[in-house]
Amino acid sequence: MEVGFLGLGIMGKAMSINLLKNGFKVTVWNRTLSKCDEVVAHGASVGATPAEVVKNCKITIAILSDPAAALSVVFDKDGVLEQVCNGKGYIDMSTVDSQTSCKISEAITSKGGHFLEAPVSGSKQPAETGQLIILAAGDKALYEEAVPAFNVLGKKSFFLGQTGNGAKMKLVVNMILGSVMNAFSEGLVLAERSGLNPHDLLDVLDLGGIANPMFRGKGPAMLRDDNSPAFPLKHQQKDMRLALALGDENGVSMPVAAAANEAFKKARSMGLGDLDFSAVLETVKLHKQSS
Ligand SMILES: NC(=O)C1=CN([C@@H]2O[C@H](COP(=O)(O)OP(=O)(O)OC[C@H]3O[C@@H](n4cnc5c(N)ncnc54)[C@H](OP(=O)(O)O)[C@@H]3O)[C@@H](O)[C@H]2O)C=CC1
Ligand SMILES: O=CCCC(=O)O
Repeated sequence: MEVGFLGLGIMGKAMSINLLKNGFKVTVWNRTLSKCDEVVAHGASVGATPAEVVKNCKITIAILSDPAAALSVVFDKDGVLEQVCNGKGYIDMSTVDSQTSCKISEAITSKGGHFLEAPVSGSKQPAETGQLIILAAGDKALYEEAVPAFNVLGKKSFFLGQTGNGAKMKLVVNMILGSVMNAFSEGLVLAERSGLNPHDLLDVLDLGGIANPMFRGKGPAMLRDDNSPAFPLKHQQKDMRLALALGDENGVSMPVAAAANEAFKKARSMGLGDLDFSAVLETVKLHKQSS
Protein backbone atom coordinates (compact mmCIF):
# COMPACT_ATOMS: atom_id res chain seq x y z
CA MET A 1 0.00 0.00 0.00
CA GLU A 2 1.30 3.46 -0.88
CA VAL A 3 0.58 6.42 1.38
CA GLY A 4 1.51 10.08 1.51
CA PHE A 5 2.62 11.54 4.83
CA LEU A 6 2.59 15.25 5.71
CA GLY A 7 4.36 16.46 8.86
CA LEU A 8 7.51 14.86 10.25
CA GLY A 9 7.56 16.20 13.78
CA ILE A 10 8.00 13.95 16.81
CA MET A 11 4.92 11.92 15.90
CA GLY A 12 5.06 12.04 12.10
CA LYS A 13 8.68 10.93 11.92
CA ALA A 14 8.07 7.91 14.15
CA MET A 15 4.81 6.97 12.41
CA SER A 16 6.15 7.25 8.86
CA ILE A 17 9.26 5.22 9.71
CA ASN A 18 7.02 2.62 11.30
CA LEU A 19 4.96 2.39 8.11
CA LEU A 20 8.14 1.99 6.04
CA LYS A 21 9.45 -0.75 8.35
CA ASN A 22 6.18 -2.59 7.82
CA GLY A 23 6.33 -2.64 4.04
CA PHE A 24 4.36 0.48 3.11
CA LYS A 25 5.62 2.74 0.32
CA VAL A 26 5.62 6.26 1.77
CA THR A 27 5.99 9.68 0.14
CA VAL A 28 6.67 12.38 2.72
CA TRP A 29 6.56 16.16 2.91
CA ASN A 30 7.61 18.43 5.74
CA ARG A 31 7.67 22.22 5.86
CA THR A 32 11.29 22.08 7.06
CA LEU A 33 12.77 19.91 4.33
CA SER A 34 15.81 18.72 6.31
CA LYS A 35 13.52 16.70 8.62
CA CYS A 36 12.79 14.39 5.66
CA ASP A 37 16.39 13.06 5.61
CA GLU A 38 16.03 10.44 8.33
CA VAL A 39 12.78 9.14 6.87
CA VAL A 40 14.31 9.02 3.38
CA ALA A 41 17.14 6.92 4.85
CA HIS A 42 14.42 4.39 5.75
CA GLY A 43 13.20 4.33 2.14
CA ALA A 44 10.70 7.17 1.80
CA SER A 45 10.30 9.34 -1.30
CA VAL A 46 9.89 13.11 -0.91
CA GLY A 47 7.17 15.28 -2.42
CA ALA A 48 7.98 18.94 -3.07
CA THR A 49 4.61 20.16 -1.78
CA PRO A 50 1.52 18.75 -0.04
CA ALA A 51 -0.24 18.97 -3.42
CA GLU A 52 2.45 16.84 -5.09
CA VAL A 53 2.14 14.18 -2.37
CA VAL A 54 -1.64 14.01 -2.82
CA LYS A 55 -1.21 13.84 -6.61
CA ASN A 56 1.08 10.80 -6.23
CA CYS A 57 -0.79 8.91 -3.49
CA LYS A 58 -4.33 7.56 -3.21
CA ILE A 59 -4.31 8.09 0.58
CA THR A 60 -2.47 10.90 2.37
CA ILE A 61 -2.02 11.10 6.15
CA ALA A 62 -1.15 14.34 8.00
CA ILE A 63 -0.09 15.00 11.59
CA LEU A 64 0.63 18.68 12.19
CA SER A 65 0.97 20.97 15.21
CA ASP A 66 -2.36 22.68 15.56
CA PRO A 67 -5.48 23.99 13.77
CA ALA A 68 -3.55 26.74 11.95
CA ALA A 69 -1.03 24.23 10.57
CA ALA A 70 -3.73 21.71 9.63
CA LEU A 71 -5.67 24.39 7.74
CA SER A 72 -2.60 25.87 6.07
CA VAL A 73 -1.46 22.55 4.61
CA VAL A 74 -4.89 21.99 3.09
CA PHE A 75 -5.94 25.47 1.94
CA ASP A 76 -2.74 27.38 1.15
CA LYS A 77 -0.96 27.53 -2.21
CA ASP A 78 0.42 24.10 -3.21
CA GLY A 79 -1.82 22.61 -0.53
CA VAL A 80 -3.74 19.36 -0.38
CA LEU A 81 -6.90 20.86 -1.88
CA GLU A 82 -5.21 21.61 -5.20
CA GLN A 83 -4.91 17.90 -6.02
CA VAL A 84 -7.77 16.30 -4.11
CA CYS A 85 -10.27 14.70 -6.47
CA ASN A 86 -12.57 11.75 -6.78
CA GLY A 87 -11.02 8.65 -5.24
CA LYS A 88 -8.42 10.43 -3.10
CA GLY A 89 -8.45 9.97 0.68
CA TYR A 90 -7.14 12.47 3.23
CA ILE A 91 -6.63 11.45 6.87
CA ASP A 92 -5.80 14.17 9.40
CA MET A 93 -4.29 12.75 12.59
CA SER A 94 -3.44 16.15 14.13
CA THR A 95 -5.08 17.13 17.42
CA VAL A 96 -7.48 19.92 16.44
CA ASP A 97 -10.97 21.09 17.37
CA SER A 98 -14.04 19.67 15.65
CA GLN A 99 -14.68 22.93 13.79
CA THR A 100 -11.28 22.73 12.09
CA SER A 101 -11.86 19.12 11.22
CA CYS A 102 -15.31 19.84 9.77
CA LYS A 103 -13.95 22.73 7.69
CA ILE A 104 -11.29 20.48 6.19
CA SER A 105 -13.82 17.70 5.65
CA GLU A 106 -16.19 20.00 3.75
CA ALA A 107 -13.42 21.26 1.49
CA ILE A 108 -12.09 17.78 0.71
CA THR A 109 -15.50 16.25 0.08
CA SER A 110 -16.65 19.21 -2.05
CA LYS A 111 -13.88 18.22 -4.48
CA GLY A 112 -14.95 14.57 -4.52
CA GLY A 113 -12.35 13.37 -2.01
CA HIS A 114 -12.86 11.35 1.16
CA PHE A 115 -11.98 12.62 4.63
CA LEU A 116 -11.24 10.93 7.92
CA GLU A 117 -10.05 12.57 11.13
CA ALA A 118 -7.94 10.21 13.21
CA PRO A 119 -6.19 11.90 16.14
CA VAL A 120 -4.17 9.61 18.34
CA SER A 121 -3.76 8.92 22.02
CA GLY A 122 -0.26 7.88 23.03
CA SER A 123 3.02 9.66 22.60
CA LYS A 124 6.49 9.35 21.03
CA GLN A 125 7.26 5.84 22.24
CA PRO A 126 3.88 4.34 21.31
CA ALA A 127 4.30 6.03 17.90
CA GLU A 128 7.66 4.31 17.48
CA THR A 129 6.36 0.92 18.54
CA GLY A 130 2.96 0.98 16.82
CA GLN A 131 1.02 1.18 20.09
CA LEU A 132 -1.09 4.30 19.47
CA ILE A 133 -4.84 4.47 20.07
CA ILE A 134 -6.54 5.81 16.97
CA LEU A 135 -9.70 7.90 17.38
CA ALA A 136 -11.18 7.98 13.89
CA ALA A 137 -14.37 9.57 12.61
CA GLY A 138 -15.78 10.65 9.26
CA ASP A 139 -15.78 8.55 6.09
CA LYS A 140 -16.36 4.91 7.10
CA ALA A 141 -15.17 3.50 3.75
CA LEU A 142 -11.89 5.40 4.04
CA TYR A 143 -11.56 4.12 7.60
CA GLU A 144 -11.90 0.52 6.35
CA GLU A 145 -9.35 1.22 3.63
CA ALA A 146 -6.91 2.66 6.18
CA VAL A 147 -7.20 -0.21 8.68
CA PRO A 148 -4.00 -1.95 7.43
CA ALA A 149 -2.06 1.27 8.10
CA PHE A 150 -3.84 1.82 11.45
CA ASN A 151 -2.95 -1.74 12.45
CA VAL A 152 0.72 -0.82 11.99
CA LEU A 153 0.46 2.54 13.75
CA GLY A 154 -1.74 1.54 16.66
CA LYS A 155 -2.80 -1.16 19.07
CA LYS A 156 -6.49 -0.25 18.72
CA SER A 157 -8.58 1.86 16.36
CA PHE A 158 -11.98 3.28 17.20
CA PHE A 159 -14.47 4.50 14.59
CA LEU A 160 -16.50 7.12 16.45
CA GLY A 161 -19.06 8.20 13.83
CA GLN A 162 -19.39 11.62 12.24
CA THR A 163 -16.52 14.04 11.64
CA GLY A 164 -15.78 15.97 14.82
CA ASN A 165 -16.29 13.06 17.20
CA GLY A 166 -12.64 11.98 16.92
CA ALA A 167 -11.46 15.52 17.65
CA LYS A 168 -13.81 15.81 20.61
CA MET A 169 -12.77 12.46 22.08
CA LYS A 170 -9.10 13.40 21.76
CA LEU A 171 -9.66 16.76 23.50
CA VAL A 172 -11.57 15.15 26.38
CA VAL A 173 -8.75 12.63 26.87
CA ASN A 174 -6.06 15.32 26.79
CA MET A 175 -8.04 17.61 29.09
CA ILE A 176 -7.91 14.81 31.68
CA LEU A 177 -4.24 14.15 30.91
CA GLY A 178 -3.25 17.79 31.41
CA SER A 179 -5.22 18.11 34.63
CA VAL A 180 -3.67 14.93 36.03
CA MET A 181 -0.16 16.13 35.10
CA ASN A 182 -0.74 19.29 37.14
CA ALA A 183 -1.99 17.37 40.18
CA PHE A 184 0.98 15.00 39.85
CA SER A 185 3.43 17.93 39.69
CA GLU A 186 1.91 19.50 42.80
CA GLY A 187 2.17 16.16 44.59
CA LEU A 188 5.85 15.73 43.73
CA VAL A 189 6.73 19.20 45.00
CA LEU A 190 4.52 18.86 48.08
CA ALA A 191 6.19 15.55 48.98
CA GLU A 192 9.68 17.02 48.66
CA ARG A 193 8.94 20.33 50.46
CA SER A 194 7.24 18.55 53.35
CA GLY A 195 10.31 16.41 53.94
CA LEU A 196 9.32 13.22 52.13
CA ASN A 197 11.39 11.39 49.56
CA PRO A 198 9.48 11.90 46.27
CA HIS A 199 10.87 8.57 44.99
CA ASP A 200 8.95 6.95 47.84
CA LEU A 201 5.85 8.78 46.64
CA LEU A 202 6.33 7.25 43.16
CA ASP A 203 6.59 3.78 44.72
CA VAL A 204 3.47 4.32 46.83
CA LEU A 205 1.49 5.64 43.84
CA ASP A 206 2.57 2.75 41.67
CA LEU A 207 1.09 0.20 44.06
CA GLY A 208 -2.29 1.87 44.50
CA GLY A 209 -5.51 2.51 42.67
CA ILE A 210 -4.22 5.54 40.74
CA ALA A 211 -1.10 3.79 39.39
CA ASN A 212 -0.69 4.60 35.71
CA PRO A 213 1.91 4.49 32.92
CA MET A 214 2.33 8.27 32.95
CA PHE A 215 3.36 8.46 36.62
CA ARG A 216 5.58 5.39 36.11
CA GLY A 217 7.14 6.66 32.88
CA LYS A 218 7.53 10.37 33.54
CA GLY A 219 7.89 10.51 37.32
CA PRO A 220 11.57 9.48 37.54
CA ALA A 221 12.50 11.82 34.66
CA MET A 222 10.67 14.72 36.31
CA LEU A 223 12.63 14.15 39.53
CA ARG A 224 15.85 14.32 37.45
CA ASP A 225 14.68 17.59 35.83
CA ASP A 226 14.71 15.77 32.49
CA ASN A 227 12.02 17.37 30.37
CA SER A 228 13.21 16.24 26.93
CA PRO A 229 10.12 16.45 24.76
CA ALA A 230 7.92 13.47 23.92
CA PHE A 231 4.74 15.57 24.01
CA PRO A 232 5.64 19.27 23.73
CA LEU A 233 4.07 21.45 26.41
CA LYS A 234 2.87 24.00 23.82
CA HIS A 235 0.70 21.27 22.25
CA GLN A 236 -0.74 20.25 25.63
CA GLN A 237 -1.66 23.88 26.31
CA LYS A 238 -3.29 24.08 22.87
CA ASP A 239 -5.32 20.98 23.74
CA MET A 240 -6.41 22.45 27.11
CA ARG A 241 -7.47 25.64 25.32
CA LEU A 242 -9.48 23.71 22.73
CA ALA A 243 -11.00 21.43 25.40
CA LEU A 244 -12.07 24.46 27.45
CA ALA A 245 -13.73 25.91 24.33
CA LEU A 246 -15.57 22.59 23.92
CA GLY A 247 -16.65 22.95 27.57
CA ASP A 248 -17.93 26.47 26.86
CA GLU A 249 -19.90 25.26 23.83
CA ASN A 250 -21.55 22.57 25.92
CA GLY A 251 -22.05 24.51 29.17
CA VAL A 252 -19.71 22.25 31.14
CA SER A 253 -17.98 23.85 34.10
CA MET A 254 -14.32 22.75 34.20
CA PRO A 255 -12.50 24.67 36.96
CA VAL A 256 -9.80 22.00 37.30
CA ALA A 257 -9.00 22.08 33.58
CA ALA A 258 -9.07 25.89 33.59
CA ALA A 259 -6.49 25.98 36.39
CA ALA A 260 -4.35 23.43 34.55
CA ASN A 261 -4.53 25.57 31.41
CA GLU A 262 -3.30 28.58 33.38
CA ALA A 263 -0.33 26.57 34.62
CA PHE A 264 0.55 25.48 31.06
CA LYS A 265 0.21 29.10 29.88
CA LYS A 266 2.52 30.18 32.68
CA ALA A 267 5.02 27.49 31.65
CA ARG A 268 4.88 28.73 28.04
CA SER A 269 5.55 32.27 29.25
CA MET A 270 8.61 30.90 31.07
CA GLY A 271 9.95 29.63 27.72
CA LEU A 272 9.15 25.97 28.41
CA GLY A 273 6.80 25.37 25.46
CA ASP A 274 9.13 23.15 23.48
CA LEU A 275 9.94 20.92 26.48
CA ASP A 276 7.82 17.97 27.49
CA PHE A 277 4.48 18.87 29.09
CA SER A 278 5.87 17.48 32.36
CA ALA A 279 7.88 20.73 32.55
CA VAL A 280 4.74 22.29 34.04
CA LEU A 281 6.36 21.05 37.27
CA GLU A 282 8.57 24.15 37.06
CA THR A 283 5.56 26.39 37.66
CA VAL A 284 4.90 24.62 40.98
CA LYS A 285 8.56 24.90 42.00
CA LEU A 286 8.40 28.68 41.44
CA HIS A 287 6.40 29.26 44.58
CA LYS A 288 8.61 29.07 47.67
CA GLN A 289 7.46 29.96 51.15
CA SER A 290 9.38 32.84 52.69
CA SER A 291 9.92 32.55 56.43
N1 LIG B 1 3.99 14.37 20.70
C1 LIG B 1 2.98 13.67 21.22
O1 LIG B 1 3.14 12.95 22.22
C2 LIG B 1 1.63 13.70 20.61
C3 LIG B 1 1.22 14.72 19.77
N2 LIG B 1 -0.05 14.71 19.25
C4 LIG B 1 -0.50 15.75 18.33
O2 LIG B 1 0.07 15.47 17.07
C5 LIG B 1 0.38 16.68 16.39
C6 LIG B 1 1.88 16.71 16.08
O3 LIG B 1 2.58 16.60 17.31
P1 LIG B 1 4.18 16.48 17.35
O4 LIG B 1 4.66 15.60 16.27
O5 LIG B 1 4.50 16.18 18.76
O6 LIG B 1 4.57 17.98 17.04
P2 LIG B 1 5.94 18.63 16.54
O7 LIG B 1 5.93 20.01 17.07
O8 LIG B 1 7.08 17.74 16.82
O9 LIG B 1 5.73 18.68 14.95
C7 LIG B 1 4.80 19.55 14.37
C8 LIG B 1 4.74 19.33 12.87
O10 LIG B 1 3.82 20.29 12.31
C9 LIG B 1 4.52 21.01 11.29
N3 LIG B 1 4.00 22.37 11.17
C10 LIG B 1 3.82 23.29 12.14
N4 LIG B 1 3.30 24.41 11.65
C11 LIG B 1 3.15 24.22 10.32
C12 LIG B 1 2.65 25.02 9.27
N5 LIG B 1 2.18 26.26 9.47
N6 LIG B 1 2.64 24.50 8.02
C13 LIG B 1 3.11 23.25 7.82
N7 LIG B 1 3.60 22.44 8.76
C14 LIG B 1 3.60 22.92 10.01
C15 LIG B 1 5.97 20.99 11.70
O11 LIG B 1 6.80 21.30 10.61
P3 LIG B 1 8.30 21.87 10.85
O12 LIG B 1 9.14 20.64 11.08
O13 LIG B 1 8.61 22.59 9.61
O14 LIG B 1 8.23 22.77 12.06
C16 LIG B 1 6.08 19.54 12.16
O15 LIG B 1 6.15 18.67 11.06
C17 LIG B 1 -0.09 17.81 17.31
O16 LIG B 1 -1.40 18.16 16.93
C18 LIG B 1 -0.09 17.17 18.70
O17 LIG B 1 -0.99 17.78 19.57
C19 LIG B 1 -0.93 13.69 19.51
C20 LIG B 1 -0.56 12.66 20.33
C21 LIG B 1 0.72 12.61 20.97
O1 LIG C 1 -1.60 14.20 22.71
C1 LIG C 1 -0.69 13.69 23.33
C2 LIG C 1 -0.91 12.61 24.28
C3 LIG C 1 0.32 12.20 24.99
C4 LIG C 1 0.07 10.95 25.78
O2 LIG C 1 -0.98 10.30 25.61
O3 LIG C 1 0.96 10.62 26.58
